[in-house]
Amino acid sequence: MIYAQNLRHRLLDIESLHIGGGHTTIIGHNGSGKTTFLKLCAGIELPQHGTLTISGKEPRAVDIGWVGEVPDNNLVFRTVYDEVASGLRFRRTPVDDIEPAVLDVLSDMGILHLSSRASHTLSGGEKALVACAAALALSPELLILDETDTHLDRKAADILETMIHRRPAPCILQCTHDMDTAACSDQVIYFDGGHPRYAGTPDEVFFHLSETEMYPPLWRIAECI
Ligand SMILES: Nc1ncnc2c1ncn2[C@@H]1O[C@H](COP(=O)(O)OP(=O)(O)OP(=O)(O)O)[C@@H](O)[C@H]1O
Repeated sequence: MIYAQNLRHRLLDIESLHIGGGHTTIIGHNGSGKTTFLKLCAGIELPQHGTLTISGKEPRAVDIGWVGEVPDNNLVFRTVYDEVASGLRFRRTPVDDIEPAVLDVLSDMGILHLSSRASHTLSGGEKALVACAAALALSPELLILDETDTHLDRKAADILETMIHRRPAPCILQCTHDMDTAACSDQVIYFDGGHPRYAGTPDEVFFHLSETEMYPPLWRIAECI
């Protein structure tokens, strides 16, 4: 689905990388190029060299949902309801279908009680959940979550994880520092200094990282049982 070839952009140097559908999580130390890669996938930035296509198309020609790591930057509209409804309105969704769709996704995310709240009054984690709800309401072809879980407690992170699996965009690309979240995805890619050093199932990638701090705490506990 996502195919990068001879891609160079700032520190990124990717000879060839293929990411299939499903849920892919990018991990790596601070400054390893995770967000830079996601921005190229989202078409927010254009590569200095090489190509990156999504289902054979330029990223800007693809229906993409993006949720960034700074909660305040994700919300534009005055209320939570309007934030989630706005994308549906822009898409000219029939008026009668908008309210049920908005309430449905807010309910699934466990934030229906925030529906009429002014966006600026929300906590960081609540803003992150609202931004995810707004993106999921549009059923994008590619959903990109850039360290969205940074502000979420375990319960909210689990709700987001459940939603990702229940309302599957054909492709979900996420970067995180939470190794337990990474362990739940279909594919993990470990970035190191701008290179995708290891890619594969969580089993395959964590095997290489088992002696490092990138190894999920959940798996260490499982090994001790
Ligand atoms: N606009 C920019 N101009 C110059 N350098 C940049 C720019 N944006 C990012 N960088 C640099 O590129 C490198 C990779 O940044 P990036 O944000 O992709 O890392 P990251 O893996 O997402 O890190 P983190 O886990 O800290 O969020 C960093 O060294 C960063 O300082």
